[in-house]
Amino acid sequence: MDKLLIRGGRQLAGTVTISGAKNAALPELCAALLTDEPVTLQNVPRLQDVSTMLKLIQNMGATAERCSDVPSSVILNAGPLSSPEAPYELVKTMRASVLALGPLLARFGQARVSLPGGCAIGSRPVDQHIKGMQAMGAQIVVEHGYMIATVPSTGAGRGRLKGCHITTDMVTVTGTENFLMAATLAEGETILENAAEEPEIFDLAEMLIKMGSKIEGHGSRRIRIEGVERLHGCTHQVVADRIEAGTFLCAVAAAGGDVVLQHGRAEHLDAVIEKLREAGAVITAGQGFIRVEASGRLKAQSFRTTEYPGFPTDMQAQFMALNAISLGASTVTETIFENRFMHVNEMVRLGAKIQVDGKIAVIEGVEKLSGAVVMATDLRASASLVIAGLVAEGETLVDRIYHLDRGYDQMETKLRAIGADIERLKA
Ligand SMILES: CC(=O)N[C@H]1[C@@H](OP(=O)(O)OP(=O)(O)OC[C@H]2O[C@@H](n3ccc(=O)[nH]c3=O)[C@H](O)[C@@H]2O)O[C@H](CO)[C@@H](O)[C@@H]1O
Ligand SMILES: C=C(OP(=O)(O)O)C(=O)O
Repeated sequence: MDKLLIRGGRQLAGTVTISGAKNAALPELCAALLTDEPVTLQNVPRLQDVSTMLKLIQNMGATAERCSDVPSSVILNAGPLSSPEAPYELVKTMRASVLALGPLLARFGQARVSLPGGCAIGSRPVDQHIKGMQAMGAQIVVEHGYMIATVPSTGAGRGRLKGCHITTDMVTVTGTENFLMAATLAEGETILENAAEEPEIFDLAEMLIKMGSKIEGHGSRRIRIEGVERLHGCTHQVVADRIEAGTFLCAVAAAGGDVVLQHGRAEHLDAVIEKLREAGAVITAGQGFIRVEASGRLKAQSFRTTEYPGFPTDMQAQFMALNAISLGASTVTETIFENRFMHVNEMVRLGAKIQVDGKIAVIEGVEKLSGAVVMATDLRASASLVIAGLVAEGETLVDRIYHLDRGYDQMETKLRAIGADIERLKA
């Protein structure tokens, strides 16, 4: 297993180019299953999760390859599929595989998708996905760890989903994406109430519209979709990764320096940027860039995670690393996932003072952290330990960075380019 070795204490300066968003690229790769025409996705980040999704799609009999001359572009062609199935071996490493369910059911009237199982940050059930597809007319049984779904056919050919009203019990990001994709080819109108408003959903809807879908209201809590008979191919550019950008903002705020994030979309990071400004970082932004300047210890900030446009749970750990070395005490409340404080014990090993009581972590900022060996437990926990390592005195070794590689595009290369002393130790 690869590890990251960080020698802390360097300020960061220069320019970082933000990649396409993992959480937009994954549903958009699945959206290519909705058509038998070629789809080109541009600005696809180089991540383990993307490689897994490409394998999943290839495994169904579709072609899905990176362009040899433009490696950030992927061309997909999902003509007739040999098996509309997402097997456990691939699903177990990436929860987003559940996003195959909606497109497969909509286009082929059948799907066999492994249940994703639990995950380090919480139990993450998919009951809402199942209920929503059933409301659209799918019959779903869960057997041997698989969701086996079919749409009964009323005549010759595939069964077609039927538009309906779906109101989910909670706001669910991939749930909204699954229903959105399924509804594009359903018969009649679908209304999604309590829909997620994340920029990645807006981006997916824009791609689906390019493919011929009729969608209104994306980016709001109520989305209306008028189903069409078929969709066609398109070319679409994946939106910039707001969580990658937010991670670099926290890294600079913690380590100090002056960095420009090219392609960063400040309008997608309002809640995080507001907190960083209150902490004392100077943040300026314009069309396609965000600049962050920081020096000395910032002021600790309390926050609670909520759905977009609130403070993202995917930024909680990274901001906590900043709070750990800021002036004063803060509380961080995690409301989305029940077990997303696993970075705390590792930060404590670096000298942070943090106590957890249920959903709330209380952090007392310390003047300095000291390097140690720490273990990454999940994707954003890994990023938070990298940030802590950048400010800790001496050497920090972050183990199990395969979690980091799931969702960050060459993080250590980007950090090295702005002055961090960080290297990957190959297994
Ligand atoms: C690939 C992707 O885009 N992943 C993101 C997505 O995950 P994901 O879409 O899995 O997260 P959800 O928005 O669905 O989860 C929100 C909450 O609803 C619960 N829930 C969800 C569905 C369901 O059927 N039943 C249920 O109980 C979850 O356990 C969680 O407590 O949104 C999360 C919340 O912003 C982010 O942290 C993830 O990075
Ligand atoms: C939790 C995350 O991703 P996933 O839903 O793919 O596990 C994340 O991106 O922080």
